[in-house]
Amino acid sequence: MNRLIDGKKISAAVVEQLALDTREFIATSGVTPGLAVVLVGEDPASQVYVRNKVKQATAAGFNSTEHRLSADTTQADLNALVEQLNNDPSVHGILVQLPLPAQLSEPDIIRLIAPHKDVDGFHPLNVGALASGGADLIPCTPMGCMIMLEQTLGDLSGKHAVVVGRSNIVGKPMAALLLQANCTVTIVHSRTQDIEAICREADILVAAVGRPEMIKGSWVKPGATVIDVGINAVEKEGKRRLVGDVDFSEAVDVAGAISPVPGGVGPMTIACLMKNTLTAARQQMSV
Ligand SMILES: Nc1nc(=O)c2c([nH]1)NC[C@@H]1CN(c3ccc(C(=O)N[C@@H](CCC(=O)O)C(=O)O)cc3)C=[N+]21
Repeated sequence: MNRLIDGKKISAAVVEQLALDTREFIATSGVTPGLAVVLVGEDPASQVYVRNKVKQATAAGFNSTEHRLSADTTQADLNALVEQLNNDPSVHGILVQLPLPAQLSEPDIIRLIAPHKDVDGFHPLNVGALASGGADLIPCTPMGCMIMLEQTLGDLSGKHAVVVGRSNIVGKPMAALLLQANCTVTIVHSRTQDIEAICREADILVAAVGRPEMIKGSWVKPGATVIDVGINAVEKEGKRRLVGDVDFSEAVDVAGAISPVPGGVGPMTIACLMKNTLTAARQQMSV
């Protein structure tokens, strides 16, 4: 029997618990967690994510502010905004929506965000902490995938996990978390030889490549748990549709459990951003 890993449902439970924890935190500290989301440019998909993030932050009981800058913003202007947010005690979490327009440096802006306000977990200090096993702020998408996997499988110890993709925002931190959970971890990527055969050995298959429906049913070991991180907008029958990196219609008949797109990893990512915001607020109030 096949199980759908319902990210919408699991994320709703995470946010519900978080709202309770937040209420308690506010009662004891007298401080409301604050999240600042920075959006440069007018990409319509980014606007949807940002709106969802602000909506969820409000549902969790946070203050949230949205900072919109025009597509031709200079590095100096963006730096000044980030520094202002770094110095604002009512802001506990800062998220700069990526990707940025070409004239802006992503590494520079990621390094400028105060590490203790870095709710994406992208600052080198947080990346290093994750690699050595003691991070407080963990990248939201991999954290969401781990919650889904633990709810589906319980203990992950000894399982062979294959991560498809090696990005700094998903593939690499995902592999670090799976290793921490005692999986045997393989990362495959565009230069990997015989990627299909390696995928077919996975007890846990995490697809994070950004290529629509690249992973076919024949790449999945029968009974494997499949987490689809891809969110790709494609035209299907003349309509705009979201599809994952996994060919869901094929993989659903082979996998033991699989997360859909939409309604899988996406909502979990936002829920984990909220978890990180509360974590950041807790840290800042205990100092
Ligand atoms: N600094 C930074 N941090 C991010 O976490 C970040 C980012 N930049 N840039 C863009 C990506 C993308 N991202 C998504 C989050 C939720 C959904 C989501 O909830 N998707 C819904 C569908 C939404 C729809 O219908 O369009 C779903 O999958 O069910 C999607 C995409 C976060 N990102």
